Amino acid sequence: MFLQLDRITVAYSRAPATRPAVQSVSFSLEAGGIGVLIGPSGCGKTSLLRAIAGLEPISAGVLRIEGDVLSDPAHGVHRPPEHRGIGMVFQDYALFPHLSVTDNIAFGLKHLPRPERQQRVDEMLTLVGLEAVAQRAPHQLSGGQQQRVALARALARKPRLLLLDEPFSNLDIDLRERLAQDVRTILKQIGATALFVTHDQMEAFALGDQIGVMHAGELVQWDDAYTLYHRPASRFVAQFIGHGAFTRGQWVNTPEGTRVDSALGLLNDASACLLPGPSNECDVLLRADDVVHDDTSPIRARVERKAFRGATFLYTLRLSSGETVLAHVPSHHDHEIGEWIGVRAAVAHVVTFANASQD
Ligand SMILES: Nc1ncnc2c1ncn2[C@@H]1O[C@H](COP(=O)(O)OP(=O)(O)OP(=O)(O)O)[C@@H](O)[C@H]1O
Repeated sequence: MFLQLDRITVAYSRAPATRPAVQSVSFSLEAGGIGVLIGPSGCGKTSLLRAIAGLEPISAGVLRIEGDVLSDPAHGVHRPPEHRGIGMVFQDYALFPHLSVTDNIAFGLKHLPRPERQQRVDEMLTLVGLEAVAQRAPHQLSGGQQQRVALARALARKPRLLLLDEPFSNLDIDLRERLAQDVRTILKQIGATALFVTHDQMEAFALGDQIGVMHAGELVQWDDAYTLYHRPASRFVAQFIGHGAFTRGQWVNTPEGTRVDSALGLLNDASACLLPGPSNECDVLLRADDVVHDDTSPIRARVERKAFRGATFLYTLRLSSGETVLAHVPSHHDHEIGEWIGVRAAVAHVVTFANASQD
Protein backbone atom coordinates (compact mmCIF):
# COMPACT_ATOMS: atom_id res chain seq x y z
CA MET A 1 0.00 0.00 0.00
CA PHE A 2 1.15 3.53 -0.77
CA LEU A 3 -0.08 5.39 2.32
CA GLN A 4 -0.27 3.38 5.52
CA LEU A 5 -1.56 4.57 8.88
CA ASP A 6 -1.04 2.10 11.67
CA ARG A 7 -2.82 2.94 14.95
CA ILE A 8 -2.18 6.70 14.76
CA THR A 9 -3.07 8.71 17.88
CA VAL A 10 -2.99 12.50 18.15
CA ALA A 11 -3.33 13.93 21.66
CA TYR A 12 -3.17 17.67 22.27
CA SER A 13 -3.17 17.28 26.02
CA ARG A 14 -1.05 14.89 28.03
CA ALA A 15 -3.77 14.71 30.69
CA PRO A 16 -4.94 11.07 30.78
CA ALA A 17 -8.55 12.12 31.43
CA THR A 18 -8.70 13.97 28.11
CA ARG A 19 -9.76 11.96 25.09
CA PRO A 20 -7.17 12.15 22.29
CA ALA A 21 -8.35 14.09 19.21
CA VAL A 22 -7.47 11.02 17.10
CA GLN A 23 -7.46 7.54 18.62
CA SER A 24 -5.63 4.59 17.11
CA VAL A 25 -6.66 5.17 13.50
CA SER A 26 -5.51 2.66 10.87
CA PHE A 27 -6.20 2.64 7.12
CA SER A 28 -4.30 2.48 3.88
CA LEU A 29 -4.60 3.98 0.44
CA GLU A 30 -3.14 2.57 -2.76
CA ALA A 31 -1.08 4.65 -5.20
CA GLY A 32 -3.40 6.79 -7.31
CA GLY A 33 -6.24 6.28 -4.83
CA ILE A 34 -8.47 9.07 -3.50
CA GLY A 35 -9.51 8.82 0.14
CA VAL A 36 -11.97 11.06 1.97
CA LEU A 37 -12.35 11.51 5.73
CA ILE A 38 -15.83 12.57 6.78
CA GLY A 39 -17.48 13.05 10.14
CA PRO A 40 -19.18 15.60 12.37
CA SER A 41 -17.45 18.71 13.61
CA GLY A 42 -14.72 17.99 16.17
CA CYS A 43 -14.35 14.28 15.29
CA GLY A 44 -10.63 14.69 14.53
CA LYS A 45 -10.49 14.90 10.72
CA THR A 46 -8.29 17.98 10.50
CA SER A 47 -6.05 16.78 13.33
CA LEU A 48 -5.41 13.55 11.45
CA LEU A 49 -4.69 15.36 8.18
CA ARG A 50 -2.29 17.74 9.92
CA ALA A 51 -0.55 14.80 11.58
CA ILE A 52 -0.03 13.13 8.18
CA ALA A 53 1.43 16.41 6.87
CA GLY A 54 3.78 16.50 9.88
CA LEU A 55 2.23 19.75 11.19
CA GLU A 56 1.08 17.96 14.37
CA PRO A 57 3.15 15.34 16.17
CA ILE A 58 1.56 11.93 16.69
CA SER A 59 1.73 10.39 20.14
CA ALA A 60 1.48 6.77 19.03
CA GLY A 61 1.43 4.71 15.85
CA VAL A 62 3.43 4.54 12.64
CA LEU A 63 2.89 6.52 9.43
CA ARG A 64 4.44 5.32 6.17
CA ILE A 65 4.44 6.46 2.56
CA GLU A 66 5.82 3.95 0.05
CA GLY A 67 7.25 2.03 3.01
CA ASP A 68 9.16 5.13 4.09
CA VAL A 69 8.55 5.80 7.83
CA LEU A 70 7.55 9.47 8.32
CA SER A 71 6.32 9.32 11.92
CA ASP A 72 7.04 6.71 14.56
CA PRO A 73 7.22 8.28 18.02
CA ALA A 74 8.18 4.98 19.68
CA HIS A 75 11.47 5.19 17.73
CA GLY A 76 11.81 8.98 17.84
CA VAL A 77 10.96 9.46 14.13
CA HIS A 78 9.24 12.71 13.07
CA ARG A 79 10.13 13.81 9.54
CA PRO A 80 9.58 17.61 9.22
CA PRO A 81 6.71 18.66 6.92
CA GLU A 82 9.01 20.04 4.21
CA HIS A 83 10.77 16.70 3.86
CA ARG A 84 7.66 14.53 3.51
CA GLY A 85 6.89 15.20 -0.17
CA ILE A 86 3.32 16.06 0.77
CA GLY A 87 1.30 18.91 -0.76
CA MET A 88 -1.59 20.64 0.97
CA VAL A 89 -4.62 22.58 -0.24
CA PHE A 90 -6.62 24.52 2.32
CA GLN A 91 -10.16 25.80 2.56
CA ASP A 92 -9.10 29.46 2.21
CA TYR A 93 -6.87 28.69 -0.87
CA ALA A 94 -3.97 30.66 0.71
CA LEU A 95 -3.00 32.23 -2.65
CA PHE A 96 -0.54 35.13 -2.78
CA PRO A 97 -2.79 38.12 -3.55
CA HIS A 98 -0.11 40.23 -5.26
CA LEU A 99 1.04 37.44 -7.63
CA SER A 100 -0.61 36.42 -10.92
CA VAL A 101 -2.07 32.95 -11.42
CA THR A 102 1.13 31.94 -13.26
CA ASP A 103 3.39 33.24 -10.51
CA ASN A 104 1.29 31.58 -7.80
CA ILE A 105 1.68 28.24 -9.56
CA ALA A 106 5.41 28.83 -10.20
CA PHE A 107 6.04 29.84 -6.59
CA GLY A 108 7.25 26.48 -5.32
CA LEU A 109 9.30 25.75 -8.45
CA LYS A 110 12.20 28.16 -7.92
CA HIS A 111 14.62 25.23 -7.87
CA LEU A 112 13.82 24.40 -11.50
CA PRO A 113 15.58 26.05 -14.49
CA ARG A 114 13.35 28.70 -16.09
CA PRO A 115 12.27 26.75 -19.24
CA GLU A 116 11.35 23.71 -17.20
CA ARG A 117 9.49 25.87 -14.69
CA GLN A 118 7.50 27.52 -17.49
CA GLN A 119 6.71 24.15 -19.01
CA ARG A 120 5.44 22.81 -15.66
CA VAL A 121 3.28 25.91 -15.13
CA ASP A 122 1.81 25.58 -18.63
CA GLU A 123 1.02 21.92 -18.00
CA MET A 124 -0.74 22.81 -14.76
CA LEU A 125 -2.72 25.66 -16.36
CA THR A 126 -3.95 23.25 -19.02
CA LEU A 127 -4.69 20.55 -16.46
CA VAL A 128 -6.97 22.82 -14.41
CA GLY A 129 -8.32 24.72 -17.47
CA LEU A 130 -7.10 28.19 -16.51
CA GLU A 131 -4.95 29.13 -19.53
CA ALA A 132 -7.23 32.08 -20.34
CA VAL A 133 -6.77 33.73 -16.92
CA ALA A 134 -3.05 33.00 -16.41
CA GLN A 135 -2.09 36.67 -15.99
CA ARG A 136 -4.92 37.65 -13.65
CA ALA A 137 -4.53 38.28 -9.93
CA PRO A 138 -6.46 36.01 -7.51
CA HIS A 139 -9.05 38.72 -6.70
CA GLN A 140 -10.03 38.78 -10.39
CA LEU A 141 -11.06 35.12 -10.24
CA SER A 142 -14.17 33.29 -9.03
CA GLY A 143 -13.96 31.12 -5.91
CA GLY A 144 -13.94 27.96 -8.02
CA GLN A 145 -11.10 29.33 -10.20
CA GLN A 146 -9.09 30.32 -7.12
CA GLN A 147 -9.45 26.79 -5.77
CA ARG A 148 -8.16 25.43 -9.10
CA VAL A 149 -5.10 27.69 -8.82
CA ALA A 150 -4.47 26.36 -5.31
CA LEU A 151 -4.75 22.81 -6.67
CA ALA A 152 -2.41 23.58 -9.60
CA ARG A 153 0.12 25.18 -7.24
CA ALA A 154 0.14 22.12 -4.99
CA LEU A 155 0.34 19.64 -7.90
CA ALA A 156 3.11 21.60 -9.70
CA ARG A 157 5.59 20.38 -7.11
CA LYS A 158 4.66 16.77 -7.89
CA PRO A 159 3.99 15.75 -4.30
CA ARG A 160 3.87 12.06 -3.41
CA LEU A 161 0.60 12.68 -1.61
CA LEU A 162 -1.86 15.57 -1.74
CA LEU A 163 -3.89 16.50 1.35
CA LEU A 164 -6.96 18.73 0.95
CA ASP A 165 -8.76 20.17 3.98
CA GLU A 166 -12.38 21.15 3.19
CA PRO A 167 -11.22 22.60 -0.16
CA PHE A 168 -14.72 23.45 -1.43
CA SER A 169 -16.40 24.71 1.71
CA ASN A 170 -16.19 28.38 0.69
CA LEU A 171 -18.05 27.72 -2.53
CA ASP A 172 -21.76 27.68 -3.41
CA ILE A 173 -23.42 24.36 -2.78
CA ASP A 174 -24.22 23.87 -6.52
CA LEU A 175 -20.65 24.53 -7.55
CA ARG A 176 -19.22 22.27 -4.86
CA GLU A 177 -20.34 18.93 -6.20
CA ARG A 178 -19.41 19.86 -9.78
CA LEU A 179 -15.96 21.10 -8.78
CA ALA A 180 -15.47 17.97 -6.66
CA GLN A 181 -16.11 15.84 -9.75
CA ASP A 182 -13.78 18.02 -11.86
CA VAL A 183 -11.02 17.79 -9.26
CA ARG A 184 -11.42 14.02 -9.11
CA THR A 185 -11.03 13.88 -12.92
CA ILE A 186 -7.89 16.06 -12.73
CA LEU A 187 -6.32 13.94 -10.00
CA LYS A 188 -7.14 10.69 -11.83
CA GLN A 189 -5.69 12.11 -15.07
CA ILE A 190 -2.27 12.45 -13.46
CA GLY A 191 -2.58 9.46 -11.12
CA ALA A 192 -2.18 11.56 -7.95
CA THR A 193 -2.79 9.98 -4.55
CA ALA A 194 -4.94 12.27 -2.41
CA LEU A 195 -6.70 12.43 0.92
CA PHE A 196 -9.55 14.91 1.46
CA VAL A 197 -11.33 16.08 4.58
CA THR A 198 -14.96 17.12 4.27
CA HIS A 199 -18.17 17.15 6.26
CA ASP A 200 -20.30 17.01 3.10
CA GLN A 201 -21.57 13.58 2.18
CA MET A 202 -22.31 14.38 -1.48
CA GLU A 203 -18.79 15.73 -1.87
CA ALA A 204 -17.35 12.57 -0.30
CA PHE A 205 -19.37 10.39 -2.69
CA ALA A 206 -18.30 12.51 -5.69
CA LEU A 207 -14.61 12.38 -4.77
CA GLY A 208 -13.61 9.25 -2.97
CA ASP A 209 -12.55 5.75 -3.98
CA GLN A 210 -12.49 5.06 -0.25
CA ILE A 211 -14.36 6.99 2.41
CA GLY A 212 -13.54 6.94 6.11
CA VAL A 213 -16.21 7.90 8.64
CA MET A 214 -14.81 9.35 11.86
CA HIS A 215 -16.64 9.66 15.16
CA ALA A 216 -15.16 11.00 18.41
CA GLY A 217 -11.55 10.53 17.25
CA GLU A 218 -12.03 7.01 15.91
CA LEU A 219 -12.32 5.75 12.37
CA VAL A 220 -15.52 3.75 12.48
CA GLN A 221 -15.60 2.57 8.87
CA TRP A 222 -13.26 2.75 5.85
CA ASP A 223 -14.97 1.55 2.68
CA ASP A 224 -16.15 2.54 -0.78
CA ALA A 225 -19.26 4.73 -1.04
CA TYR A 226 -21.55 1.87 -2.06
CA THR A 227 -20.59 -0.27 0.93
CA LEU A 228 -20.86 2.65 3.35
CA TYR A 229 -24.36 3.39 2.13
CA HIS A 230 -25.64 -0.17 1.86
CA ARG A 231 -23.61 -1.91 4.56
CA PRO A 232 -23.00 0.67 7.29
CA ALA A 233 -20.89 -0.85 10.05
CA SER A 234 -22.74 0.87 12.87
CA ARG A 235 -25.89 2.74 13.72
CA PHE A 236 -23.84 5.97 13.74
CA VAL A 237 -22.62 5.43 10.16
CA ALA A 238 -26.14 4.49 9.03
CA GLN A 239 -27.52 7.75 10.37
CA PHE A 240 -24.62 9.94 9.30
CA ILE A 241 -24.54 8.58 5.73
CA GLY A 242 -27.94 8.80 4.10
CA HIS A 243 -30.19 9.82 6.99
CA GLY A 244 -31.84 6.52 7.77
CA ALA A 245 -34.85 5.86 9.96
CA PHE A 246 -35.07 2.74 12.10
CA THR A 247 -38.09 0.52 12.70
CA ARG A 248 -38.42 -2.41 15.06
CA GLY A 249 -37.97 -5.82 13.48
CA GLN A 250 -37.86 -9.45 14.37
CA TRP A 251 -35.83 -12.21 12.80
CA VAL A 252 -37.98 -15.11 11.64
CA ASN A 253 -37.18 -18.40 9.97
CA THR A 254 -39.39 -19.16 6.99
CA PRO A 255 -39.23 -22.11 4.57
CA GLU A 256 -37.55 -19.70 2.10
CA GLY A 257 -34.85 -18.72 4.60
CA THR A 258 -34.32 -16.07 7.25
CA ARG A 259 -36.44 -12.95 6.97
CA VAL A 260 -36.90 -9.82 9.02
CA ASP A 261 -40.49 -9.08 9.99
CA SER A 262 -41.15 -5.34 10.21
CA ALA A 263 -44.02 -2.86 10.16
CA LEU A 264 -43.57 -2.91 6.37
CA GLY A 265 -43.95 -6.68 6.17
CA LEU A 266 -41.39 -9.44 5.68
CA LEU A 267 -38.07 -8.20 4.30
CA ASN A 268 -35.98 -10.55 2.14
CA ASP A 269 -32.27 -10.67 1.44
CA ALA A 270 -31.28 -10.52 5.07
CA SER A 271 -28.55 -13.10 4.50
CA ALA A 272 -25.62 -10.67 4.82
CA CYS A 273 -27.00 -8.93 7.92
CA LEU A 274 -25.38 -8.75 11.29
CA LEU A 275 -26.59 -11.69 13.32
CA PRO A 276 -29.23 -10.89 15.89
CA GLY A 277 -28.33 -10.73 19.56
CA PRO A 278 -29.68 -13.09 22.19
CA SER A 279 -33.26 -12.20 21.29
CA ASN A 280 -34.65 -12.09 17.77
CA GLU A 281 -35.46 -8.41 18.16
CA CYS A 282 -33.57 -5.94 15.97
CA ASP A 283 -33.82 -2.47 14.48
CA VAL A 284 -34.10 -2.31 10.69
CA LEU A 285 -32.58 0.55 8.73
CA LEU A 286 -35.02 2.02 6.22
CA ARG A 287 -33.84 4.76 3.89
CA ALA A 288 -36.10 7.01 1.84
CA ASP A 289 -35.39 4.93 -1.28
CA ASP A 290 -36.32 1.69 0.54
CA VAL A 291 -39.94 2.77 1.00
CA VAL A 292 -42.13 2.95 -2.10
CA HIS A 293 -45.56 4.55 -2.46
CA ASP A 294 -47.95 1.92 -3.84
CA ASP A 295 -51.74 2.49 -3.85
CA THR A 296 -52.37 -1.28 -4.06
CA SER A 297 -50.37 -2.07 -0.92
CA PRO A 298 -52.36 -3.10 2.19
CA ILE A 299 -49.77 -1.36 4.41
CA ARG A 300 -50.92 2.18 5.06
CA ALA A 301 -49.00 5.20 6.30
CA ARG A 302 -50.11 8.71 7.20
CA VAL A 303 -48.36 11.70 5.58
CA GLU A 304 -46.84 13.72 8.44
CA ARG A 305 -44.64 16.12 6.49
CA LYS A 306 -43.54 16.63 2.92
CA ALA A 307 -40.69 18.55 1.34
CA PHE A 308 -40.61 19.38 -2.38
CA ARG A 309 -37.37 18.19 -3.96
CA GLY A 310 -38.09 18.85 -7.63
CA ALA A 311 -38.66 15.46 -9.23
CA THR A 312 -39.75 13.97 -5.91
CA PHE A 313 -41.33 14.84 -2.59
CA LEU A 314 -39.58 13.63 0.52
CA TYR A 315 -42.48 12.37 2.61
CA THR A 316 -42.25 11.72 6.32
CA LEU A 317 -44.75 8.93 6.95
CA ARG A 318 -46.15 7.50 10.16
CA LEU A 319 -46.92 3.79 10.06
CA SER A 320 -49.82 2.28 12.01
CA SER A 321 -47.17 0.93 14.45
CA GLY A 322 -46.46 4.58 15.33
CA GLU A 323 -43.00 4.42 13.74
CA THR A 324 -41.81 7.04 11.27
CA VAL A 325 -40.16 6.36 7.92
CA LEU A 326 -39.10 8.53 4.98
CA ALA A 327 -39.99 7.99 1.33
CA HIS A 328 -39.11 9.66 -1.96
CA VAL A 329 -42.30 9.86 -3.98
CA PRO A 330 -42.57 11.24 -7.56
CA SER A 331 -43.83 14.79 -7.21
CA HIS A 332 -46.99 14.23 -9.31
CA HIS A 333 -48.22 12.16 -6.32
CA ASP A 334 -49.10 15.26 -4.35
CA HIS A 335 -50.83 13.95 -1.20
CA GLU A 336 -52.13 16.11 1.62
CA ILE A 337 -50.69 16.13 5.11
CA GLY A 338 -52.81 13.73 7.20
CA GLU A 339 -53.77 11.57 4.19
CA TRP A 340 -53.25 7.80 4.44
CA ILE A 341 -51.37 6.30 1.48
CA GLY A 342 -50.26 2.76 0.56
CA VAL A 343 -46.59 1.89 0.99
CA ARG A 344 -44.41 -1.16 0.61
CA ALA A 345 -40.77 -1.96 1.25
CA ALA A 346 -38.34 -2.26 -1.67
CA VAL A 347 -35.18 -2.98 0.28
CA ALA A 348 -32.28 -4.25 -1.81
CA HIS A 349 -30.08 -4.94 1.22
CA VAL A 350 -31.61 -5.38 4.63
CA VAL A 351 -29.48 -3.76 7.33
CA THR A 352 -30.23 -4.51 10.98
CA PHE A 353 -28.65 -3.53 14.26
CA ALA A 354 -29.17 -4.78 17.77
CA ASN A 355 -32.36 -3.36 19.19
CA ALA A 356 -31.67 0.13 20.61
CA SER A 357 -32.90 -0.93 24.05
CA GLN A 358 -30.25 -3.71 24.08
CA ASP A 359 -27.32 -1.35 23.28
N1 LIG B 1 -4.41 22.88 18.41
C1 LIG B 1 -5.29 22.26 19.21
N2 LIG B 1 -5.09 22.22 20.55
C2 LIG B 1 -5.95 21.56 21.37
N3 LIG B 1 -7.03 20.91 20.95
C3 LIG B 1 -7.30 20.91 19.62
C4 LIG B 1 -6.44 21.58 18.68
N4 LIG B 1 -6.94 21.41 17.44
C5 LIG B 1 -8.07 20.66 17.58
N5 LIG B 1 -8.28 20.36 18.88
C6 LIG B 1 -9.37 19.54 19.44
O1 LIG B 1 -9.27 18.24 18.85
C7 LIG B 1 -10.57 17.73 18.53
C8 LIG B 1 -10.64 17.40 17.03
O2 LIG B 1 -10.57 18.62 16.29
P1 LIG B 1 -10.43 18.66 14.71
O3 LIG B 1 -10.26 20.08 14.29
O4 LIG B 1 -9.40 17.70 14.29
O5 LIG B 1 -11.86 18.11 14.26
P2 LIG B 1 -12.58 18.19 12.85
O6 LIG B 1 -13.27 16.90 12.68
O7 LIG B 1 -11.62 18.57 11.79
O8 LIG B 1 -13.64 19.33 13.09
P3 LIG B 1 -14.23 20.44 12.07
O9 LIG B 1 -15.04 19.67 11.06
O10 LIG B 1 -15.09 21.28 12.95
O11 LIG B 1 -13.09 21.15 11.48
C9 LIG B 1 -11.57 18.77 18.97
O12 LIG B 1 -12.03 18.40 20.25
C10 LIG B 1 -10.75 20.05 19.04
O13 LIG B 1 -11.27 20.92 20.00
